[in-house]
Amino acid sequence: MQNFFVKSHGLGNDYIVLNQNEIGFELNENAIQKICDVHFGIGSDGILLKVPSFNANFGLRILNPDGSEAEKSGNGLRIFAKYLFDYQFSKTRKFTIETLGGLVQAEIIEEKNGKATAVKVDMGKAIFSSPDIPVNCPKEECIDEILHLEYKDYPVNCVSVGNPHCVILTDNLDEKEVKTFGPQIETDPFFPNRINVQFAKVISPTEVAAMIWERGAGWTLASGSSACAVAAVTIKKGLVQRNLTIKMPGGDLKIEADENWNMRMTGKVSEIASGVLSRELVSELT
Ligand SMILES: N[C@@H](CCC[C@H](N)C(=O)O)C(=O)O
Repeated sequence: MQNFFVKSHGLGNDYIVLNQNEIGFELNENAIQKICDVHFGIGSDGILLKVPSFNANFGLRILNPDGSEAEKSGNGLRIFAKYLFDYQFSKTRKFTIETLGGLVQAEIIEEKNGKATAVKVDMGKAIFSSPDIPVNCPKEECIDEILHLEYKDYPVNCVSVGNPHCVILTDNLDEKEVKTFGPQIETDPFFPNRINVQFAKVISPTEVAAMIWERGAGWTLASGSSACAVAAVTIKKGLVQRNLTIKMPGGDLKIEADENWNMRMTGKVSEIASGVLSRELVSELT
């Protein structure tokens, strides 16, 4: 169906799924910004575009609401896997998805009336090497390095799980602090491709609470790749076990990391709505 969309969320992190074969307009920066705008479009934390892949069962492009493109998204991958299963693009529960940030394996682990309700994703490896994240850090790994902002310094821990992340450990999670300093950290020249920012508080050896400022999206209720990043950093620092729960304002994600830093994420996913973009909206996009 022309211009068919599905809107879903993973723990309140919401995405609109579109199929490149079904859209009758160019999904450029202006179109992405408008569709993701809650007043002028549908409103979402980003767009997931189904594209062909030669290397995996399916291909996925992940577009942030500011029009930029992300390499990976954990909630986005679970939402996309649900879409592929629910709308019968995949007849099997296990399949591979190619993203800009690498190839992942997804598995539908719970379903109700033929609709996926929980998905497990093998997210790939956590990478700590500074040039690969990338971060302009003089050390090979950017762990406990001081980031100097205009009015504040933060010890930061950087990691890539396909997309770049900066984890700040704190004893006091404060939404106002995340919203004030998140945008400054995201765009600091220390991070050549900008960065996703997490403030994280270790609660116990199996639980970490986190608040997130996403690159290209801002404050979100949850983020799957951020949860993997928080897990990777807190495991590396010996603060938690390799199997843990990351608690975010929108809900919890289970994360596992093996000895080689392969990250696995498991969590819920729900559809909100489906429909067709109106002719009026599409005419404003082109
Ligand atoms: N919400 C996502 C992350 C989306 C991409 C991010 N904004 C970026 O630019 O890297 C998740 O669940 O991982």
